[in-house]
Amino acid sequence: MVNILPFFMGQEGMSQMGVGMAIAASMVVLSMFQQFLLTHLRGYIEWFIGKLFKSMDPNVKIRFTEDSMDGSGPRNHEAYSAVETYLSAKCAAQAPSLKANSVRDVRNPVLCVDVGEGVSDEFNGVKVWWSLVEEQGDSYCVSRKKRYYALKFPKRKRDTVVGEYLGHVMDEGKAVAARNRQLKLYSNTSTRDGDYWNCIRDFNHPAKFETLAMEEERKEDIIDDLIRFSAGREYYRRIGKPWKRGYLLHGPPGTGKSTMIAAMANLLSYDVYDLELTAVQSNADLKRLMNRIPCNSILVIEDIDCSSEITNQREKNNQGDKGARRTQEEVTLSGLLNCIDGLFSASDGGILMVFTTNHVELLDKALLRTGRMDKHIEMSYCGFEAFRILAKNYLGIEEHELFGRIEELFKESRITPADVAEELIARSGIGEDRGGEDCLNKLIQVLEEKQREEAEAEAEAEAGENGECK
Ligand SMILES: Nc1ncnc2c1ncn2[C@@H]1O[C@H](COP(=O)(O)OP(=O)(O)OP(=O)(O)O)[C@@H](O)[C@H]1O
Ligand SMILES: [Mg+2]
Repeated sequence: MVNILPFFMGQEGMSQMGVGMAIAASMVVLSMFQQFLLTHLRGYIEWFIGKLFKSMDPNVKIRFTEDSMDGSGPRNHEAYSAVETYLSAKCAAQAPSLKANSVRDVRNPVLCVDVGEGVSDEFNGVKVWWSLVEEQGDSYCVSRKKRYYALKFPKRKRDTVVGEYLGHVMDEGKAVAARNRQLKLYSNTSTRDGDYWNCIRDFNHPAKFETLAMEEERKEDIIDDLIRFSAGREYYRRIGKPWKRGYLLHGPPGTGKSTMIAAMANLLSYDVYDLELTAVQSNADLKRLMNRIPCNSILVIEDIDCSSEITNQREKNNQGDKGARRTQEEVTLSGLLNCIDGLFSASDGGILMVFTTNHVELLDKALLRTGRMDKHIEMSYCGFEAFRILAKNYLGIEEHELFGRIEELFKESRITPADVAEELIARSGIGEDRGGEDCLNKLIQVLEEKQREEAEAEAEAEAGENGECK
């Protein structure tokens, strides 16, 4: 291509234009350099100043981010949740502004510190400070805000905080979450494709050990045993046994066996797996069901003496009772025993098995032995101590002049806690409230009547025996 510019501008114009272009070019280069310095050098200077300040700061900060966008995976969220739950127990009394989060499968809303707010905590004499911080998302996702809990503590206490306090926060947070969890009730369902667990509903039974009518000493013993079991992860691991424990509750109807199971579930915050043995189609199905019970659960088999014909099956088989022999397709006692023995739980929670019966004498010895049924609890007729608990629950009465007479009557007559409760509740209902004293008088009448009936029955039996002798 021919250059025609010198023809129009002449040589002088050309040299002036060259100078101008050089100045313009150098200005562009200069401004680019300035830009470069501003962006890179400034960032570096800011980073350097930040570092300098940080090294002079006497505190250390640790972040617990809400999601795992930083690549640390789901465990990071677990830590964030544990911190949130731990703080929810701490902050209600402290933080001036709270937010209530409704969380799935959690009974009560979780109270958390609000963004920008903070709470202090103390552990082994070390004071730490927690705050919830919200930041704008990164350049890829500006609309998404990042949240994190910031923990600030003195640098010189790093060992205590990192070595002990953080573990305490995680454990306590998880324990609070477990306690707050909405419990569920499951039952087994049988289909053409096999048996499976079905979530029937939320488990909201109000029973508690405090309101269970039973001698205080026995109650304490059971609570102790349950708590030791639920906290026994290390123990079971050390002794090399699967983390499971079997309870047998036996006694007449209406003595509180089912009520105690509900109290156990509430105490431990365990879900309830209510196994209806008669609905299970085969040993294989039973095994499948048992293997699907997650840890931190109670497996319940109520009225085991009525649950198919497995009750005393071994003995019957030994005696050659053909009627007791089962076909391969049905649940057998040995099938059940194998399932109990093979029930292994995960390492982060135990499985409690609770069997109930009205007729312990009918049960096969193999089922009752330790390792399968570790603890046998007799639920019996109402004694005076148990009555006092019911009177307190139902009537709010702890002492009364009629208690002396009632105590005497309890020594001589057999009445279930369910029957006593019925007497007390029927008269303390709204609308027909006749006062506690009327209830106690009515109970005395019922007990006297029972005593008379029992005396008559005894006399009749005696007369019968004498007649036979003659
Ligand atoms: N020990 C108890 N403490 C408090 N309440 C009790 C007790 N026993 C029975 N009750 C009351 O009686 C009702 C029936 O009790 P529950 O169903 O627990 O008896 P059960 O022993 O399981 O009877 P069954 O053998 O017929 O299944 C309960 O709803 C509860 O109100
Ligand atoms: Mg029951």
